[in-house]
Amino acid sequence: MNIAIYQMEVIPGNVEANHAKVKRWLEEILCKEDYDIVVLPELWTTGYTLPELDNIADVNGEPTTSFLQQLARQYEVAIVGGSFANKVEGHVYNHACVVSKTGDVVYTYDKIHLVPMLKEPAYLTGGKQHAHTFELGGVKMGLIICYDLRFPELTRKLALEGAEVVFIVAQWPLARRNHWIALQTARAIENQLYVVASNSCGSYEATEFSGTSLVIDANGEHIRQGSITEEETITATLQLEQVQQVRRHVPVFSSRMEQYY
Ligand SMILES: O=C(O)CCC(=O)C(=O)O
Repeated sequence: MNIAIYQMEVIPGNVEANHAKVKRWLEEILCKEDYDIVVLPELWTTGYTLPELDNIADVNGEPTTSFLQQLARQYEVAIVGGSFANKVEGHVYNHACVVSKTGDVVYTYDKIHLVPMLKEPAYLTGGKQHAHTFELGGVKMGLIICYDLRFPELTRKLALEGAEVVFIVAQWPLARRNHWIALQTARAIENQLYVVASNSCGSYEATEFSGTSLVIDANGEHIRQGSITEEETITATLQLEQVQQVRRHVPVFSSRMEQYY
């Protein structure tokens, strides 16, 4: 399974310009190579322009859901569409959307854990639906958004449902880059699955983002890593048979003693 991550520098507050940027990126990478899945970062349509989101967020998933569906159909590629600000009944959510290569929406998720350090609770509403797995290419996968990474029970739930790949879409700050790397590595090792993480780069107001998009295999090896500051494409081939090999070798799932936790 071939994947490409867009470590994108988001244009703050300009949905149209970010749509155009993603379309251009997709055209550029797909004219050189085919990919099964492409991955975008968190809040890629607006960036972290929190006070403006009430005015510039999508409404009921549009126009971004249709935009992603159309791209997926046109280029026959599945899109883990990062997340975007989405207003539903007056509340703005940090909303993730995954579309298959036939343009079907296979998963949506609203970020559950809002970030106090970034004042997200003042501008966003936390998701209230249960996270669960979805399938692309017959493989079970999960998705979490940025701060969700700090709550290991969420990724463990997805792993217990059979996820072999977990996507992390983020705009993680440079100030805590060491946490970004360590926590993802731990999630991959403890759950014995691939972690595919798309982070943004650049900065917005006082916050610098940390880039360092990562692909980590089920043994915790960093097989690809983006730079800190550059907008770039990170590509990898996921050898999914490795997941079961690692699970057979160190059988943590059958060693769990849930009744004592
Ligand atoms: O947990 C962190 O340190 C950063 C989280 C974050 O930036 C986010 O969820 O957008």
